[in-house]
Amino acid sequence: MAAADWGGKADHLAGERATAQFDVDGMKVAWAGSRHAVEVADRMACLVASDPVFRKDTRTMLSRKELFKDTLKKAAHAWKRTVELHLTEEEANLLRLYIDQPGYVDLHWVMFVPAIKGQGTEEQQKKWLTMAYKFQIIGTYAQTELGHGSNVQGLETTATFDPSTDEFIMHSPTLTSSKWWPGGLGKTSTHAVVYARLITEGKDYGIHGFIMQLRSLDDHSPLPGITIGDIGGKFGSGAYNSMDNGVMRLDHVRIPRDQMLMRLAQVTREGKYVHSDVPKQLLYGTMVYVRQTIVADASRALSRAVCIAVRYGAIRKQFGSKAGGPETQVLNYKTQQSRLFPFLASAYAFRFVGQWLKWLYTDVTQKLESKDFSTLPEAHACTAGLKSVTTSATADAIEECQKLCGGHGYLNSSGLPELFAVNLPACTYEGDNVVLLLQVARFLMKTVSQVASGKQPVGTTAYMGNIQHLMQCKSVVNTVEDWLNPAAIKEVFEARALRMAVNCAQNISKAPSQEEGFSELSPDLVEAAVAHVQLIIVTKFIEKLQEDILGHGVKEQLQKLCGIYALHLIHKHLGDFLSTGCVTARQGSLANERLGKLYAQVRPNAVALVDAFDYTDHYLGSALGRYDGDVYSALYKEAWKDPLNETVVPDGYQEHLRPLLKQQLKLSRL
Ligand SMILES: CCC/C=C/C(=O)SCCNC(=O)CCNC(=O)[C@H](O)C(C)(C)COP(=O)([O-])OP(=O)([O-])OC[C@H]1O[C@@H](n2cnc3c(N)ncnc32)[C@H](O)[C@@H]1OP(=O)([O-])[O-]
Ligand SMILES: Cc1cc2nc3c(=O)[nH]c(=O)nc-3n(C[C@H](O)[C@H](O)[C@H](O)COP(=O)(O)OP(=O)(O)OC[C@H]3O[C@@H](n4cnc5c(N)ncnc54)[C@H](O)[C@@H]3O)c2cc1C
Repeated sequence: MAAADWGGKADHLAGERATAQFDVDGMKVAWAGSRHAVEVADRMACLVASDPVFRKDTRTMLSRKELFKDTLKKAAHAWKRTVELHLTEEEANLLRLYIDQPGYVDLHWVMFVPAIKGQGTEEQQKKWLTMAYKFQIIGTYAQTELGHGSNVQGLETTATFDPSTDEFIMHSPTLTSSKWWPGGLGKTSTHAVVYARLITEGKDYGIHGFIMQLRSLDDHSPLPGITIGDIGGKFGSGAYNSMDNGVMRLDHVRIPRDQMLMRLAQVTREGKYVHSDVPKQLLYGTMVYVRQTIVADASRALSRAVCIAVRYGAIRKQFGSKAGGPETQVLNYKTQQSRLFPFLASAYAFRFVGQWLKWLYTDVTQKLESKDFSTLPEAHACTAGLKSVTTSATADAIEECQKLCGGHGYLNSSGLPELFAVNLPACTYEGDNVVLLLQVARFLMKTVSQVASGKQPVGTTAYMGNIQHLMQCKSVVNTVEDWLNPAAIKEVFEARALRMAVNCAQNISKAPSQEEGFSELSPDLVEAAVAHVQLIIVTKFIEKLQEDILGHGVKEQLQKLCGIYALHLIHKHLGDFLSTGCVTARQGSLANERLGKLYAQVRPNAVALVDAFDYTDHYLGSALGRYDGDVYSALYKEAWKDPLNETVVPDGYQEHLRPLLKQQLKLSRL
């Protein structure tokens, strides 16, 4: 029977939508940031969904080669449409996002171009960006090596200045110095910003960025002295395998001196090294920029998983039928709600903190342009910390959403396995999450010591200045309703973060040296960093609620979600809150009681709350998460697309199945 025989055009989720107590359009605006953002996103999502070239429903069934070629095709088509339709930068970025297939263009726009913008002189920008903006060259960001990724200062590739020819000699001295991982490097990029140790006048000046041409612009073959290829298949079907992450070895490749990115430091014609009067950490500027964008990616990925699990949970029924009556929607089970609704709340929380982080980044960039570097450490700590906490939580949540969808969640057609596989590496790329949390911890330890010497901290650590109160305060919560008070919530998060940081600082001071103490206490420091970052997320959610939020019932729903986000963290990390004396066991159980009530209040709004993400069925790419809820027809239809179903009798029957069956049959007749 054909799937269409079962599926109609009916909205199987209409009943769910009818119970919503708020204006979904208003929530779309709150989620997207503005009415304009909703409108542009809608237009670009529809453009992608209606174009057959951007089809992705059979992507997980393609071989690696087919998938790669499909990615090249999509990228070229996207560029063609961008030019034909004169898309703005905002529109073109959204177009790329909704195509939803990692590829070389991501590295080109998100890392190569920003690296040149941030580290190139005006002259270099003019030369290289002009070509990059027109796709006359394709660039990547080649930093990580086979032997070192996290420890950037440990990279081994060398760039030795030769004054006799006014060139740098780029070289990979060891196997472990091979560049390894850069996206688009394997098969596509014609150019790269390559990070290497600058050596001039016999002295090693550490890591700097250099623009290198890698492949011929005529026939795409690697230039002499460059060995280059793909590093091999990665986790999951489809997923990140569309990206040609690459390996590259350099054998004394010469490039002109003016291809060193010279905004932060220069090498003169004579070979003198000159450093500008800017902090050398600006070399890491591209990573700060990208980490900030990854927070927005995390909220998007999480919201997609939640959208799938909520809609499916409203359709899927198990148990509970009495005398032939309907079974229970699995979304009505309290266990399902307590697992799923914190993710729904987290998706909104990450979205809002991502919007704030974008503002922070813009603000810091403007300050840097006027040579004010004072907010750089805070920008580094916030981007590193938020990137870590949001990507780890998102990867865990997508995996859990797969379980929340039962067996069908494990099918590629649910969209969840691919979503997990694509987002899991975000915990590692742009800085391993633990390594980055240790950077946050280092910033916190510095701030604690500044507070001890009487300095008033600012920005996201301003709360630490309230040390007298926060070190000894007791939560005012006495009833379940008291946990509705944002000030009470914020205070316990502040007290927990500060007390954990101060405990670490005190314990470090007992160690023989600061370094030994930091290393010994690093697991505690990571937890203190997480507490600080969670405080930022909670605070930014609370601040969002103080804005003008339009639309009937929208603010009320967001207040509930904010409560769920904060209280589920108290429940999950109760050990921290108890051991630091920020809440009592009774207050902890009141928080849990409040949480249960909030779940019940969110339940009738759950489907509408995921509708507000405004995702097309194309972008969601899930038989379980379809807008119309026609899950079973979709699953049935998707199954028949599998290459195994191309023939009724499978390939291999004649060689392997038939002889086996025949032989066994013969034996049984003996
Ligand atoms: C889209 C997908 C594609 C993926 C692409 C990639 O993955 S690309 C590859 C992505 N790869 C990675 O992400 C690699 C991850 N690794 C790293 O980023 C660095 O190696 C490190 C930060 C771990 C250590 O850095 P280090 O060896 O220099 O040692 P240190 O700890 O002693 O720090 C010295 C000082 O610098 C400060 N500072 C540090 N970073 C920043 C910053 N961004 N901004 C501002 N400041 C920063 C730090 O606070 C400290 O300040 P203080 O206290 O002296 O005032
Ligand atoms: C899909 C993907 C795409 C990528 N794209 C690019 C790209 O385009 N360009 C590019 O240059 N790179 C890219 N990378 C590389 C990426 O940036 C690195 O993998 C990342 O920075 C982590 O470094 P590593 O692999 O060396 O991990 P390692 O540092 O070797 O980590 C291994 C383990 O050691 C732990 N560890 C390491 N140092 C410490 C420490 N000081 N204290 C405590 N624990 C520690 C980590 O937590 C981790 O558990 C990509 C990686 C992936 C997976």
